[in-house]
Amino acid sequence: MLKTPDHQVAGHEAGLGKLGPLVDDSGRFYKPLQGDKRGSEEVAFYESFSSNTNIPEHVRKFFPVYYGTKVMKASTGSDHPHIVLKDLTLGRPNPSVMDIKIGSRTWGPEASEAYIAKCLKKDRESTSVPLGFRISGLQVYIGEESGFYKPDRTYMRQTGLDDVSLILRKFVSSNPSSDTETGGQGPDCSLASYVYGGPSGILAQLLELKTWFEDQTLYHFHACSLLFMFDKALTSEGARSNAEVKLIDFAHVTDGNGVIDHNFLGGLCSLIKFISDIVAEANDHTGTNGKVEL
Ligand SMILES: O=P(O)(O)O[C@@H]1[C@@H](OP(=O)(O)O)[C@H](OP(=O)(O)O)[C@H](O)[C@H](OP(=O)(O)O)[C@H]1OP(=O)(O)O
Ligand SMILES: Nc1ncnc2c1ncn2[C@@H]1O[C@H](COP(=O)(O)OP(=O)(O)O)[C@@H](O)[C@H]1O
Repeated sequence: MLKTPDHQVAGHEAGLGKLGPLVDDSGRFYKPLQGDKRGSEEVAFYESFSSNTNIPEHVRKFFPVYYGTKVMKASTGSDHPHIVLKDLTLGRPNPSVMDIKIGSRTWGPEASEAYIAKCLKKDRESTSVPLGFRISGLQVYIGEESGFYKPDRTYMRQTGLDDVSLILRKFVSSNPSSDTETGGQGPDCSLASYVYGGPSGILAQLLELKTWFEDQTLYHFHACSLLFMFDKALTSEGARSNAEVKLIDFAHVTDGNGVIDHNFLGGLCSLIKFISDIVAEANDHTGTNGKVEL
């Protein structure tokens, strides 16, 4: 049965008469093609990427599995083409999820003046310009009783430079809603070593992705996001981290034309610095050396 996803944290959402993604019981995620050329460009990217023999196998794991397109009843009730992907939250009953839009510039070279003006405003008013990324949305699972900590869009849009480290810390804390400003202790970062650190944690995955971006000139990933996911209930002492990084949203990807995607790479490096600082701090507390073996 089709339904709206329980764990969407950003982007266009299904609403009254509004197109948004749907999921089914078999673990597929259906993203409606946007009416303008964004939809067809995202399909073109998935088609190109799926058949591109120059993509190393270890890089493919960072991209959602693509099953093609399908015309089906949309969230609005009428027939509409959808991109069919694997639901990335599958297998994680209570996923903590964070969407981070990478790049200080979020439009592609062919964008209209009006679209550039709209994006530039958002990039300037958010942390995209100064940091090369912005956190678009997140949810953190606290527990059975409290459910999820999920700040709304208005809160996310107002977050600035001073909030980035705090939000990245909330994502790996058992008390994400605790704020020092309101007299709380602040997020405890209790899962930082497990989720961000270690040989298979998010930092190691980001470094692996960075190695590819330092070399790849096939695509330019304008306005793409990194999706971080883990399930706290699946964590256990000494076990491999179940944290995962995926790239999503390819509506503005263009041909790299033999040029490094410095807009994405710059943002990725900047994000890596923030995450490394949190891992180092967590390791200081636990007495480990903070080094990530690759
Ligand atoms: O419509 P808005 O203002 O919510 O903007 C959308 C963005 O939301 P934001 O304002 O950054 O929270 C939205 O950003 P997120 O996916 O939420 O990070 C997208 O940038 C979306 O554009 P596209 O589907 O990638 O082409 C943006 O959609 P368009 O306005 O470009 O259709
Ligand atoms: N394959 C997927 N599986 C599960 N959730 C997804 C998947 N792709 C996207 N999402 C969720 O949907 C949100 C919006 O996706 P995105 O592709 O960025 O859409 P938009 O183009 O509307 O911004 C993401 O923040 C994430 O929460």
